[in-house]
Amino acid sequence: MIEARGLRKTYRGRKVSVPAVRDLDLDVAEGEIFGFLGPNGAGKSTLMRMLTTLLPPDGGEATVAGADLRRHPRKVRRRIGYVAQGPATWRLVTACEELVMQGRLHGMSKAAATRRAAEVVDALGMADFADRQCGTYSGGQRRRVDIALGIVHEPVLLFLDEPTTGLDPASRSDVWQEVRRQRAAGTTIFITTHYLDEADALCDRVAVMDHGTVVAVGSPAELKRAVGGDVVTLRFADGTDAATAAAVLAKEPGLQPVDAGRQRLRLHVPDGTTAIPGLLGALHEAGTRPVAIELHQPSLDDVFMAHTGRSLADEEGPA
Ligand SMILES: Nc1ncnc2c1ncn2[C@@H]1O[C@H](COP(=O)(O)OP(=O)(O)OP(=O)(O)O)[C@@H](O)[C@H]1O
Repeated sequence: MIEARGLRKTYRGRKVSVPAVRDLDLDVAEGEIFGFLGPNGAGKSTLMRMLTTLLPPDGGEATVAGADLRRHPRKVRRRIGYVAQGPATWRLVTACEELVMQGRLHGMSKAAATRRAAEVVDALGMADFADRQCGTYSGGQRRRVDIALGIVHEPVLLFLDEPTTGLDPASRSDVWQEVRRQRAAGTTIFITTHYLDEADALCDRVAVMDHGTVVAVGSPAELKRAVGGDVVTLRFADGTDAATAAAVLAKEPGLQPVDAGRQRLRLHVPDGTTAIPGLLGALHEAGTRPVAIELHQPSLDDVFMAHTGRSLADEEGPA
């Protein structure tokens, strides 16, 4: 559904240039929910804006929904839906009016657009509020309207740019449900997110993006399996203790402290239950000890960390 080779984009300013997407290759199969996970500034929106024809790439090739991005951008536009980050609705019109207008923009007759708007309102469970002005909607309701606007013309491929950013948990799960429903109806979904749990729960495959490139791609389970072993997180009373522990444990054979965060140290170990006594022994000898220990299977954050040396959760706040 999407095939991209060597896509790149640099924003050139008078003083500095920002290489936002660098030689990126991508394959998205028909019918999957494909996620791009990465921190703020990783290049996710830039990539999406290129794939949706809104921003010309500096280089590279892509076929999107069966049409060549450079040679046939109009064909691409006809076949895709795009839901940008901010709300796309006017405050004073109703969702129904917006949907009819959107249908007409896609070339439908008034009667066809009205019919399709009613269909979409029904499919997305918007009947309770679709005749009210958009300015009165909750965040989740507004996001649902945004998605509705993206699917009025029945695209085969739907792009969603951070669709749940800023939503409360209930609204997020509404959006997830809607995304799954669209996929079940045959639409391929391309989604960007910086929420670890969203990528994990919603996406069939995830590309982990950092500094304009893909550092890992696979299903969430595959990516986590590839990290392997267990993750031990040690928490310390202060940053000095954490730094001492990092220095001590770095000398232990087979141990690699991967994240010497403020008061925390994370370690990848082949088997957590057998590794913990040895870790504690080494720390005790060095005169330091953790205030808490956690043992868990690798998460997508551990995947991100294994490839970048940083924690996405730390960069974005709790996800
Ligand atoms: N118009 C622009 N001019 C200059 N730099 C830009 C422009 N748009 C984006 N950038 C820079 O390009 C890089 C990638 O930005 P982009 O918006 O694609 O990231 P993102 O992964 O979508 O981030 P976020 O999660 O915050 O939306 C960032 O460093 C950003 O500051």
